[in-house]
This record gives sequence, structure tokens and C-alpha cells, in this order.
Amino acid sequence: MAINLGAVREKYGSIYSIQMGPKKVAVLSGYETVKDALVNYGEPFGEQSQVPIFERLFEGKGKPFEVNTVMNASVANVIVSVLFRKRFDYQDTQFLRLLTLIGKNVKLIGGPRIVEKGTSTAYFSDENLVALVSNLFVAGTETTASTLRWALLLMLRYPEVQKNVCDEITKVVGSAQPRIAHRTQMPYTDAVIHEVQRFANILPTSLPHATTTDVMFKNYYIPKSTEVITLLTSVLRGQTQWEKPDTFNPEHFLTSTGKFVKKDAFMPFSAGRRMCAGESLAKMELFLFFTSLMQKFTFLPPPPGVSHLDLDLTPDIGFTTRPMPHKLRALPKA
Ligand code: HEM
Repeated sequence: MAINLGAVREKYGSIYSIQMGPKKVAVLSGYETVKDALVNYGEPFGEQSQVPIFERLFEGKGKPFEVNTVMNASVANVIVSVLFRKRFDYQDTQFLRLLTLIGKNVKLIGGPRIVEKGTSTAYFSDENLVALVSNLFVAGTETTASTLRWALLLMLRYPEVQKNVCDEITKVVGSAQPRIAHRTQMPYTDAVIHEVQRFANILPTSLPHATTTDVMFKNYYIPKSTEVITLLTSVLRGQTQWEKPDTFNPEHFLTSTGKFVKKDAFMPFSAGRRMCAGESLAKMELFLFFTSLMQKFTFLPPPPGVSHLDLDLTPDIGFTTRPMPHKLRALPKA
């Protein structure tokens, strides 16, 4: 996925276009070209790019609304543009039905397990392709959207953390569009996103694995083809790993001087050769969606009389850990 735009520039010069999902995008590079475009041609290059999720939130004008659909649709469109080079309109009935079905499936899988007939992976077929595309779609949508919904709920529940995030965004990003490059200068926001992922614990049992051979593991014999579940909850909420394992506490990822600190037990994407294939994409999405939303809105619990202390952090039932359906208010910032 990663394109070395520096290398592309060497080949094609300082102005070229690339296809990004459904859109053809012009790339301007090099000091002279960029300065010329921004200063001398400020007007024609000056329109702000439309971001559908913001339009939806602005439409609400601070009224309470349910965030599930718009969050799922926004995140699903990222993966749809990677897979199919297109995006769906948020009103598209087929798209909305697909998202509803994914939501229902995830809930059902959390109950008694459904045993599926395996698709042969011995050769490449239409069947494999459909399975691959739908796996990527499901894996890439529900997980990221649910993490973002937790992020908003936790910001409602901990307004002081929301304020610290917003202050850091004002200081580092200002009114510019947030970019991945900002992340290293934003240790507090980075820590909050890590702590959201740790606390949300989206895939508490990870995905099931199976042994490829008979194994002796710590004096236990495990025969070949045994299904193995690795409990990520026990790592993300491990009592010996974290100062306050069951409390949302961004300080878990901060030193006493406010620097971001990595933790070995931060393992929401699992680890090893089967670890999440979409980790980098997910991390980028989480940072960009979260900072962009926090930059533009103040998130509040729905009235009347709901205090942030009343908000319920008990997760909904399902294969993934999702917040209970709830409403919130998004107040546009001046
Ligand atoms: C916050 C977001 C996400 C979380 C927490 C997450 C977490 C995980 C976890 C725990 C696994 C299981 C790894 C294992 O079996 O050991 C997994 C697998 C996978 N994830 Fe993600 N994921 C996220 C987002 C994504 C995205 C955006 C994509 C796609 C672009 C994606 C694609 C996959 C795929 C394809 C696998 C299967 C890998 C394999 O079995 O070889 N994930 N993910």
C-alpha cells in the first residue's frame, strides 16, 4: 500500500496524478511547485476537500444522535475504496443493508459458535476471492468503527481527557488538516488512542488459531489440528502489566514527563506471524478520524440530565467488544 512518493517524483517529475481509491489525485511536489500553487494560485487550489462524516455531524447541529451507522459507513468506505476503488453514498440502501448484516453477524457469532464449511485454499478461485474480499471488509470495518465508537464514548465519560486532547490538537495541528506526521508531536493524543484500544479490547479472544503439528508447550502436549484461542483480554487487562488494568487511564502510555511510552503488553492486533494484516491501516484510520473529529466538535452526553458519570461502559454482547447503543451530541466548534 505504501507508495514512496519521493521515488515517484524522481520518475515522473514534480506534478503527476495517482489513483487513490475512486479518486484521481494530482500530486504536486518540490518547493517551487508547491509554493507556486499555494501562493500564486491560492484561489484555485484553496477549496477545502469535503469529508462526508463531518457533513453528517454538522447537519445534526448538536442534537443527540446515534453514532453507529455513520461511523461504520465512514470506516467501511475506507476499505471499500482500497478493495473496489469506489465509495458508497451513506444513503445507499444496499450498503446500509450490508453494514446491518455485518453488525448482526458479529453479534450472532458471540453466541453459540457456528461451524462453517471451509473454503479450499488449495487454488485461486472466484470462491476464494469472494471469501478474501469479504473477510477484509468485515475485519477492516467492524473493528475500527467499534474502536472509534469507544473513543467517543470514553471522551464523553472523561471530559477532562477530551479537553487535554483538544488542547494538544490546538497547539500542534491548529486548524490545519491532521496528518500522520503530527502524531509524533502529540504524545497525549497518541497515549489516549492506545489506551482506548487497550480498554476497548475489541477482539478479546483474538481469532481462533489451530496447531499445525503435535506440540509440547510448557509441559502440555497439544495434538495437531487443535483449535487454539489466545485471550487478548488477559494481556490487555493483565493485572501485572498495568497500573490500573480495568480503568481508562491514558497515563499507562505516558512517562512522568508526558512522553509517549510503548508497552509490550499492548497487543490489540495480536502478535507473531498471524497478527492483524491491517494494523498499519487501522492505526492511521484511528489517528486521523479521532483527531479530525476532536478538532471539529465537542462531544457531550445526550440531555436531559445525563451526567458523564451516568454513562455505562458495559460492553454489548458479541464476538467483538462494542459499546452499548447510545446517543451523543456533537457540538461544532466555533
Ligand atoms: C482497530 C482495528 C483492528 C483490530 C483491533 C484488529 C485486530 C485483529 C486481531 C486481534 C486479529 C487476529 C490475529 C491473530 O489471529 O492472531 C486480526 C486479524 C486480521 N485482521 Fe485485523 N484488526 C483491526 C483492523 C483491521 C483492518 C483495518 C484490516 C484490513 C484492512 C484488518 C485485517 C485483518 C486480517 C486480514 C486478519 C487475518 C490475518 C490472518 O489470519 O492471517 N484488521 N485483526
